[in-house]
Amino acid sequence: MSALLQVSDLVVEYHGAQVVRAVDEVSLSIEPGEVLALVGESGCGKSSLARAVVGMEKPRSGSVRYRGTTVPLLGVRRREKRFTSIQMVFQDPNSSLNPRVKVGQQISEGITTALVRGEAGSVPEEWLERVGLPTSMVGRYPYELSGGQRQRVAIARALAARPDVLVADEPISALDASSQASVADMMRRLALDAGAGLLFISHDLAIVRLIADRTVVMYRGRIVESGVSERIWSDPMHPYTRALLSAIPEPDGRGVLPAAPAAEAPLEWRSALPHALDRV
Ligand SMILES: Nc1ncnc2c1ncn2[C@@H]1O[C@H](COP(=O)(O)OP(=O)(O)OP(=O)(O)O)[C@@H](O)[C@H]1O
Repeated sequence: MSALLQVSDLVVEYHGAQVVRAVDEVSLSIEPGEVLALVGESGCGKSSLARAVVGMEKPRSGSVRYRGTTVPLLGVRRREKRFTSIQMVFQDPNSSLNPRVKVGQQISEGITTALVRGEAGSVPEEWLERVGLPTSMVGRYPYELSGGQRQRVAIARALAARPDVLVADEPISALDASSQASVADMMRRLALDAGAGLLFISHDLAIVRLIADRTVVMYRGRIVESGVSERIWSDPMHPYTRALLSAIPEPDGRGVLPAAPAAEAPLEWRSALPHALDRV
């Protein structure tokens, strides 16, 4: 049986003055009801991979298959109408929402998408409640909301479409720190209740640990480590993973791992550490 989502030997390149290989022969899979986290520092290729997964970026080579079928390459608007089984939440909620359309109507578009695919419908107010927003927001425009509220609406809209796969690219960065963990957990619960797979992209390893079944660690376009999240947390094998983990502060100000890995890491990984520290 084929996986819900199968990425095989994926290569994404940008051809400008120089060729940038953003994703370098990456393979991963997601099963129904699974949360897979993709972590790595800024610029390692997470968003390029996400865009290729939803068909917004043409791979140089390799493949992305949804239930065994190649994901079509479509622009954002066409994809919203023609390929709705995979939904995406962007880091910037303004990329997901139409500024000229009221919140309730945008969530209704997601609900209609679900109905067209024969999935159960609901009302926008119900989705607003699920993402922790007052139902009175149905009549508001996105510009009347805070950045965090807009992101919750974007999440509600994506989930209302009842996707089989939800790709969330840094979905909680726009939220205030106090609600990041609860919104991440809510996404996990809502996606899994629907039997969907969730690809959760984040640089926040503490939250990833809370919600992801498996974690993939990416560095300079390549996967350097992957496995069950708890194992990656307790027994990271790759120096880069150790560098990322050691940069997570504990409440008492110490790193999570008592022995900082920087000294034992090869030079290449040591040079990555300052960037890792920037991001966590
Ligand atoms: N449209 C583009 N044209 C040229 N280069 C690009 C383009 N988009 C991304 N890149 C380059 O590809 C590499 C990977 O970028 P990408 O945005 O995928 O990384 P990321 O891990 O998502 O970073 P961040 O966490 O900051 O969003 C970077 O070197 C980036 O500069």
